[in-house]
Amino acid sequence: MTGNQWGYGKEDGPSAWHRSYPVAKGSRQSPIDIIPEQAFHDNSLGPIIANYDHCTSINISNNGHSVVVEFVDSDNRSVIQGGPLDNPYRLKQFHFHWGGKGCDGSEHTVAGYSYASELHLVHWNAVKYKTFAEAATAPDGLAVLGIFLKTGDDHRWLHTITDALYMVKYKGSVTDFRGFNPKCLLPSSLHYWTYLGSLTTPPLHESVVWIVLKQPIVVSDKQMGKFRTLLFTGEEEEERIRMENNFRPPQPLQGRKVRSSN
Ligand SMILES: NS(=O)(=O)c1ccc(C(=O)N2CCc3cc(O)c(O)cc3[C@@H]2c2ccccc2)cc1
Ligand SMILES: [Zn+2]
Repeated sequence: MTGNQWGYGKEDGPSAWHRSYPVAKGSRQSPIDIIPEQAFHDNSLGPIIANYDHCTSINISNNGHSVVVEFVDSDNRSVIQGGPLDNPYRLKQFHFHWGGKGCDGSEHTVAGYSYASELHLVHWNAVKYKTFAEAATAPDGLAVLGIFLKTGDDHRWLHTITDALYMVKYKGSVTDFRGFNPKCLLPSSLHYWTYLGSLTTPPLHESVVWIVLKQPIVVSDKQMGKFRTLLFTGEEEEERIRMENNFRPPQPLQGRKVRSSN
Protein backbone atom coordinates (compact mmCIF):
# COMPACT_ATOMS: atom_id res chain seq x y z
CA MET A 1 0.00 0.00 0.00
CA THR A 2 1.86 3.08 -1.24
CA GLY A 3 1.57 6.56 0.31
CA ASN A 4 -1.95 7.32 1.37
CA GLN A 5 -3.43 4.82 -1.11
CA TRP A 6 -5.75 3.29 1.41
CA GLY A 7 -9.28 2.03 0.88
CA TYR A 8 -11.75 -0.61 1.97
CA GLY A 9 -10.82 -3.39 -0.44
CA LYS A 10 -9.07 -6.69 0.25
CA GLU A 11 -5.56 -5.38 -0.44
CA ASP A 12 -5.83 -1.79 0.87
CA GLY A 13 -8.55 -2.19 3.52
CA PRO A 14 -8.60 -1.88 7.35
CA SER A 15 -6.50 -5.02 7.93
CA ALA A 16 -3.68 -3.51 5.81
CA TRP A 17 -3.75 0.07 7.14
CA HIS A 18 -1.22 -0.68 9.93
CA ARG A 19 1.54 -1.05 7.31
CA SER A 20 1.42 2.66 6.43
CA TYR A 21 -0.23 3.80 9.69
CA PRO A 22 1.28 1.81 12.62
CA VAL A 23 -1.01 3.69 15.07
CA ALA A 24 -3.72 1.37 13.68
CA LYS A 25 -2.57 -1.02 16.42
CA GLY A 26 -2.55 1.75 19.05
CA SER A 27 -4.20 1.85 22.47
CA ARG A 28 -7.14 4.16 21.68
CA GLN A 29 -8.39 3.14 18.24
CA SER A 30 -11.94 3.54 16.89
CA PRO A 31 -14.57 2.33 16.30
CA ILE A 32 -15.38 -0.04 19.19
CA ASP A 33 -18.17 -2.41 20.16
CA ILE A 34 -20.17 -0.56 22.82
CA ILE A 35 -21.61 -2.87 25.50
CA PRO A 36 -24.32 -0.81 27.26
CA GLU A 37 -24.33 -2.92 30.46
CA GLN A 38 -20.58 -2.35 30.85
CA ALA A 39 -20.75 1.42 30.33
CA PHE A 40 -20.33 3.58 33.44
CA HIS A 41 -23.28 5.84 34.26
CA ASP A 42 -21.60 9.15 35.04
CA ASN A 43 -23.99 11.64 36.61
CA SER A 44 -21.41 14.41 36.16
CA LEU A 45 -21.90 14.06 32.39
CA GLY A 46 -24.20 16.90 31.36
CA PRO A 47 -26.28 17.02 28.17
CA ILE A 48 -24.73 17.52 24.75
CA ILE A 49 -25.53 20.94 23.32
CA ALA A 50 -25.35 21.30 19.52
CA ASN A 51 -25.61 24.96 18.44
CA TYR A 52 -25.96 24.59 14.67
CA ASP A 53 -28.47 27.37 13.99
CA HIS A 54 -25.88 29.70 12.44
CA CYS A 55 -23.92 27.02 10.63
CA THR A 56 -22.84 27.69 7.03
CA SER A 57 -22.51 24.65 4.80
CA ILE A 58 -20.22 25.18 1.81
CA ASN A 59 -20.08 22.11 -0.39
CA ILE A 60 -20.65 18.39 -0.73
CA SER A 61 -17.87 16.21 -2.13
CA ASN A 62 -16.73 12.66 -2.82
CA ASN A 63 -13.19 12.24 -1.47
CA GLY A 64 -12.89 8.63 -2.59
CA HIS A 65 -13.67 7.34 0.91
CA SER A 66 -17.06 8.87 1.72
CA VAL A 67 -19.41 11.75 0.86
CA VAL A 68 -18.52 14.84 2.91
CA VAL A 69 -20.40 18.10 3.63
CA GLU A 70 -17.98 20.87 4.68
CA PHE A 71 -18.81 23.91 6.83
CA VAL A 72 -17.32 27.36 7.43
CA ASP A 73 -15.20 26.88 10.58
CA SER A 74 -13.48 30.31 10.80
CA ASP A 75 -15.51 31.26 13.90
CA ASN A 76 -17.75 29.68 16.53
CA ARG A 77 -20.95 29.95 14.51
CA SER A 78 -21.70 26.23 14.84
CA VAL A 79 -20.35 24.32 17.81
CA ILE A 80 -20.97 21.34 20.02
CA GLN A 81 -20.41 21.66 23.77
CA GLY A 82 -21.31 20.15 27.13
CA GLY A 83 -21.22 16.45 27.89
CA PRO A 84 -17.57 15.34 28.22
CA LEU A 85 -16.25 18.46 26.49
CA ASP A 86 -14.34 21.16 28.42
CA ASN A 87 -15.05 23.82 25.80
CA PRO A 88 -16.91 24.33 22.51
CA TYR A 89 -15.70 22.39 19.46
CA ARG A 90 -16.32 23.83 15.97
CA LEU A 91 -18.24 21.88 13.30
CA LYS A 92 -15.92 21.21 10.33
CA GLN A 93 -17.67 18.53 8.27
CA PHE A 94 -19.96 15.56 8.37
CA HIS A 95 -19.84 12.31 6.39
CA PHE A 96 -21.27 8.81 6.43
CA HIS A 97 -20.19 5.14 6.52
CA TRP A 98 -22.49 2.45 5.12
CA GLY A 99 -22.75 -1.20 4.00
CA GLY A 100 -23.67 -3.02 0.83
CA LYS A 101 -27.23 -3.83 -0.37
CA GLY A 102 -29.07 -5.46 2.55
CA CYS A 103 -25.88 -5.36 4.65
CA ASP A 104 -25.10 -3.18 7.64
CA GLY A 105 -22.31 -0.64 7.59
CA SER A 106 -22.07 1.22 10.88
CA GLU A 107 -18.60 1.55 12.43
CA HIS A 108 -19.52 1.41 16.12
CA THR A 109 -21.60 -1.61 17.10
CA VAL A 110 -23.85 -1.98 20.15
CA ALA A 111 -23.40 -5.34 21.90
CA GLY A 112 -22.34 -6.76 18.54
CA TYR A 113 -25.30 -5.22 16.66
CA SER A 114 -24.49 -3.20 13.53
CA TYR A 115 -26.73 -0.50 12.10
CA ALA A 116 -27.23 0.17 8.39
CA SER A 117 -25.07 3.29 8.45
CA GLU A 118 -23.36 5.80 10.74
CA LEU A 119 -23.22 9.61 10.39
CA HIS A 120 -20.17 11.41 11.79
CA LEU A 121 -20.28 15.12 12.63
CA VAL A 122 -16.62 16.16 12.99
CA HIS A 123 -15.73 19.09 15.30
CA TRP A 124 -12.38 20.55 16.39
CA ASN A 125 -11.08 22.29 19.52
CA ALA A 126 -10.48 25.83 18.22
CA VAL A 127 -9.97 27.16 21.77
CA LYS A 128 -6.73 25.18 22.20
CA TYR A 129 -5.56 24.73 18.57
CA LYS A 130 -5.16 27.12 15.63
CA THR A 131 -6.20 24.81 12.79
CA PHE A 132 -8.18 21.62 12.23
CA ALA A 133 -5.02 19.85 11.04
CA GLU A 134 -3.21 20.76 14.28
CA ALA A 135 -6.19 19.71 16.39
CA ALA A 136 -6.48 16.44 14.46
CA THR A 137 -3.14 15.29 15.94
CA ALA A 138 -3.88 16.36 19.56
CA PRO A 139 -5.35 13.98 22.17
CA ASP A 140 -8.26 16.39 22.87
CA GLY A 141 -8.32 17.94 19.42
CA LEU A 142 -11.48 16.52 17.88
CA ALA A 143 -15.00 15.64 18.97
CA VAL A 144 -17.03 13.43 16.66
CA LEU A 145 -20.77 13.03 17.17
CA GLY A 146 -21.76 9.58 15.89
CA ILE A 147 -25.38 8.93 14.89
CA PHE A 148 -26.68 5.51 13.84
CA LEU A 149 -28.99 5.15 10.85
CA LYS A 150 -31.50 2.28 10.72
CA THR A 151 -33.81 1.50 7.83
CA GLY A 152 -37.55 2.10 7.94
CA ASP A 153 -39.57 5.09 6.79
CA ASP A 154 -38.15 7.85 4.58
CA HIS A 155 -36.17 10.51 6.44
CA ARG A 156 -37.83 13.85 5.65
CA TRP A 157 -34.59 15.86 5.55
CA LEU A 158 -32.05 13.29 4.30
CA HIS A 159 -33.55 13.82 0.81
CA THR A 160 -31.66 17.12 0.63
CA ILE A 161 -28.43 15.10 0.76
CA THR A 162 -29.43 12.01 -1.22
CA ASP A 163 -30.86 14.20 -4.03
CA ALA A 164 -27.42 15.82 -4.40
CA LEU A 165 -25.40 12.59 -4.54
CA TYR A 166 -25.70 12.20 -8.33
CA MET A 167 -23.59 15.40 -8.62
CA VAL A 168 -20.68 13.85 -6.66
CA LYS A 169 -20.76 10.33 -8.11
CA TYR A 170 -17.03 10.23 -8.83
CA LYS A 171 -14.01 10.53 -6.49
CA GLY A 172 -12.74 14.11 -6.55
CA SER A 173 -16.11 15.67 -7.47
CA VAL A 174 -17.43 18.59 -5.41
CA THR A 175 -20.43 20.86 -5.76
CA ASP A 176 -21.95 23.80 -3.89
CA PHE A 177 -24.16 22.77 -0.99
CA ARG A 178 -25.44 25.79 0.91
CA GLY A 179 -28.02 26.36 3.60
CA PHE A 180 -27.99 22.85 5.04
CA ASN A 181 -28.41 22.68 8.81
CA PRO A 182 -27.43 19.23 10.20
CA LYS A 183 -29.61 19.65 13.28
CA CYS A 184 -32.36 18.12 11.12
CA LEU A 185 -30.34 14.88 11.20
CA LEU A 186 -30.28 14.62 15.02
CA PRO A 187 -32.58 12.13 16.76
CA SER A 188 -35.02 13.41 19.40
CA SER A 189 -32.92 12.09 22.30
CA LEU A 190 -29.31 13.21 22.75
CA HIS A 191 -28.49 10.49 25.31
CA TYR A 192 -25.04 9.17 24.48
CA TRP A 193 -22.04 6.99 25.21
CA THR A 194 -18.62 8.64 25.27
CA TYR A 195 -15.02 7.36 25.19
CA LEU A 196 -11.56 8.42 24.00
CA GLY A 197 -10.67 7.12 20.55
CA SER A 198 -9.33 7.92 17.10
CA LEU A 199 -10.14 8.79 13.53
CA THR A 200 -11.64 5.64 11.99
CA THR A 201 -9.80 6.25 8.71
CA PRO A 202 -6.13 6.88 8.02
CA PRO A 203 -4.23 8.74 9.40
CA LEU A 204 -6.09 7.15 12.40
CA HIS A 205 -4.88 9.92 14.75
CA GLU A 206 -5.76 9.20 18.41
CA SER A 207 -7.33 12.63 18.78
CA VAL A 208 -11.08 12.04 19.08
CA VAL A 209 -13.48 12.40 21.98
CA TRP A 210 -16.27 10.14 20.68
CA ILE A 211 -19.89 10.96 21.52
CA VAL A 212 -22.17 8.23 20.13
CA LEU A 213 -25.92 8.86 20.37
CA LYS A 214 -27.99 5.94 21.66
CA GLN A 215 -31.05 6.69 19.53
CA PRO A 216 -30.73 5.98 15.78
CA ILE A 217 -32.41 8.06 13.10
CA VAL A 218 -34.64 6.25 10.59
CA VAL A 219 -34.00 6.40 6.84
CA SER A 220 -35.50 4.37 3.99
CA ASP A 221 -33.81 1.57 2.05
CA LYS A 222 -34.29 3.72 -1.04
CA GLN A 223 -32.37 6.61 0.54
CA MET A 224 -29.58 4.22 1.63
CA GLY A 225 -29.49 2.86 -1.93
CA LYS A 226 -28.61 6.32 -3.24
CA PHE A 227 -25.38 6.31 -1.16
CA ARG A 228 -24.43 3.13 -3.01
CA THR A 229 -24.65 4.91 -6.39
CA LEU A 230 -21.47 6.79 -5.40
CA LEU A 231 -18.14 5.44 -6.66
CA PHE A 232 -14.75 5.02 -4.94
CA THR A 233 -13.20 5.68 -8.34
CA GLY A 234 -12.68 8.87 -10.34
CA GLU A 235 -14.37 9.77 -13.66
CA GLU A 236 -11.05 9.41 -15.51
CA GLU A 237 -10.46 5.85 -14.18
CA GLU A 238 -11.70 2.99 -16.31
CA GLU A 239 -12.67 0.91 -13.25
CA ARG A 240 -16.03 1.77 -11.71
CA ILE A 241 -16.03 0.58 -8.06
CA ARG A 242 -19.27 1.18 -6.12
CA MET A 243 -18.78 3.06 -2.84
CA GLU A 244 -20.09 0.69 -0.17
CA ASN A 245 -18.83 -1.08 2.98
CA ASN A 246 -16.67 1.98 3.72
CA PHE A 247 -16.54 1.16 7.44
CA ARG A 248 -13.75 0.06 9.78
CA PRO A 249 -14.69 -2.86 12.05
CA PRO A 250 -14.57 -2.50 15.89
CA GLN A 251 -11.09 -2.29 17.46
CA PRO A 252 -9.80 -3.59 20.83
CA LEU A 253 -11.05 -1.60 23.83
CA GLN A 254 -7.60 -1.95 25.52
CA GLY A 255 -8.98 -1.22 28.98
CA ARG A 256 -10.76 1.99 28.04
CA LYS A 257 -13.89 3.05 29.92
CA VAL A 258 -17.07 3.87 28.06
CA ARG A 259 -19.21 6.34 29.98
CA SER A 260 -22.95 6.76 29.57
CA SER A 261 -25.02 9.91 29.99
CA ASN A 262 -28.07 9.18 32.09
N1 LIG B 1 -14.54 8.66 10.53
S1 LIG B 1 -14.04 9.84 11.44
O1 LIG B 1 -13.20 9.29 12.49
O2 LIG B 1 -15.16 10.62 11.92
C1 LIG B 1 -13.09 10.93 10.50
C2 LIG B 1 -12.85 12.22 10.99
C3 LIG B 1 -12.07 13.10 10.25
C4 LIG B 1 -11.54 12.69 9.04
C5 LIG B 1 -10.74 13.67 8.25
O3 LIG B 1 -11.05 14.84 8.25
N2 LIG B 1 -9.62 13.26 7.57
C6 LIG B 1 -9.05 11.94 7.55
C7 LIG B 1 -9.24 11.38 6.14
C8 LIG B 1 -9.06 12.40 5.07
C9 LIG B 1 -9.08 12.00 3.74
C10 LIG B 1 -8.98 12.93 2.74
O4 LIG B 1 -8.98 12.56 1.45
C11 LIG B 1 -8.86 14.29 3.05
O5 LIG B 1 -8.76 15.18 2.04
C12 LIG B 1 -8.84 14.71 4.37
C13 LIG B 1 -8.92 13.78 5.38
C14 LIG B 1 -8.91 14.23 6.78
C15 LIG B 1 -7.58 14.41 7.42
C16 LIG B 1 -6.42 14.23 6.73
C17 LIG B 1 -5.19 14.42 7.38
C18 LIG B 1 -5.14 14.78 8.72
C19 LIG B 1 -6.32 14.94 9.44
C20 LIG B 1 -7.55 14.76 8.79
C21 LIG B 1 -11.81 11.44 8.55
C22 LIG B 1 -12.57 10.55 9.29
ZN1 LIG C 1 -16.40 8.74 9.93
